Amino acid sequence: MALAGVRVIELAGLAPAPFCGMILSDFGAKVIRVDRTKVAMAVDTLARGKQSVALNLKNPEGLAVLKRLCLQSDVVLEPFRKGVMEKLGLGPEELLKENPRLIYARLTGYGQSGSYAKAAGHDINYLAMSGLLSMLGRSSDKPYAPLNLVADFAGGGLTCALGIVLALLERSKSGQGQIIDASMVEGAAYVGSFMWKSRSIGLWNRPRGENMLDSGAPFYDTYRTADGKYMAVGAIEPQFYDQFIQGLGLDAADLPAQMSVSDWPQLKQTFTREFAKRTQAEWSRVFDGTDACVTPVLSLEEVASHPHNQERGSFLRNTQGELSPRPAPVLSRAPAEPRLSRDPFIGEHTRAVLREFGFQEDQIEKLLIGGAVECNEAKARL
Ligand SMILES: C[C@H](CCC[C@H](C)C(=O)SCCNC(=O)CCNC(=O)[C@H](O)C(C)(C)COP(=O)(O)OP(=O)(O)OC[C@H]1O[C@@H](n2cnc3c(N)ncnc32)[C@H](O)[C@@H]1OP(=O)(O)O)[C@H]1CC[C@H]2[C@@H]3[C@H](O)C[C@@H]4C[C@H](O)CC[C@]4(C)[C@H]3C[C@H](O)[C@]12C
Repeated sequence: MALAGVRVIELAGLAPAPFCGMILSDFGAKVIRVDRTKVAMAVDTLARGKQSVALNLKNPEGLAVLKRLCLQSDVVLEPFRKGVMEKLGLGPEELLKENPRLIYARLTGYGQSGSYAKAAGHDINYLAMSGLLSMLGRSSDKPYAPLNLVADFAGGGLTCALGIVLALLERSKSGQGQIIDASMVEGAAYVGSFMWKSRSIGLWNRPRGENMLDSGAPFYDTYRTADGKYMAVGAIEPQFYDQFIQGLGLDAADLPAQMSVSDWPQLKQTFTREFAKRTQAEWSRVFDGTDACVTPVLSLEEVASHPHNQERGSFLRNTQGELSPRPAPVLSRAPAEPRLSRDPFIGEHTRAVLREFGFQEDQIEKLLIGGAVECNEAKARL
């Protein structure tokens, strides 16, 4: 796998950093998640392939353990508010001084500088600050965040993983580590570059929800079918639009021109009426095998069994029977090999990891007794 041999210390966080860690793990890195002690249940549902060590960072011995793990690793991934790691004495200056090859990734909402740097926030706040949220939503409705996909995951976890891979690549030439300042505001904005840069061609001249790609256009929207399901239409180019109109059983000569914006509301009504006449399965049979760019809106229960996804094996089931997307993209020689075993219990690998990092048995026992670390091997064996 592409990242085999890379050792990552991931400080447990909420959503973006766990996703970043899971990407690295899926592609072969050894990812050790540092959890708190005395926690009943992990909130990291993106823990595929990770190991868990439970350390009490408010205990000097626990802190020393973390420092040792970081100094013997390639990457540290931290999801805390600016200044937390420095307060613990584990800021990048300290660690890079002792391990100059270390890649120190800091995944935050607002970045390491600026007046918001220390403020709490979540995806919706970062999305708002990126400018993108103002663009999202239906006509005459308030801005609407598409789950926490854009800032937390695309602009946060994924962008941070890119930064880490770039830094690893650069290190293979320079021998030097570096600090990654991954701000979800900036990551989200960057993911939105197309929106920014396509303003010059007038793609976003109209109010929210009234442009071609934000559900304003009748040929780029979803439609309800007779069985209460939906079809997605993305028939932008004229040759594909023609096939779409044909599939609906309409005659283009009876309709206004595709790009006549003032006629879009009327066209939407026509398409809405037509789609309501058949079920989703019936419409899928009409459009499958054409270039009309019309597809069923599949539920999470339906995606894995759709023939196309099934043929490619796009979703995988772990040993617990849970279904999830397989890692993307697919590399031809060194593809991801996601683990199918269950997620780790908190502290399941404390002892094994400490041994691997050179701690002696008597030292481990002392750390356990002193409450600096916690071990849950027994729970894992039940
Ligand atoms: C599913 C829900 C998640 C939703 C995601 C949401 C939409 C997001 O947008 S996530 C993105 C959040 N933002 C960031 O990550 C940006 C960077 N980080 C921050 O800005 C902050 O960390 C923060 C704002 C997110 C949190 O601030 P906080 O003040 O809490 O923390 P920090 O200032 O960073 O400091 C951390 C302190 O902790 C100390 N620490 C760290 N590790 C250790 C350790 N090992 N030992 C000791 N101490 C440690 C560190 O030293 C700092 O200390 P100081 O302050 O003294 O410096 C989920 C959201 C909530 C979940 C639910 C909830 O948890 C309750 C239940 C729990 C149960 O177990 C499971 C069910 C829950 C209902 C649970 C369910 C879901 O998981 C959630 C709903």
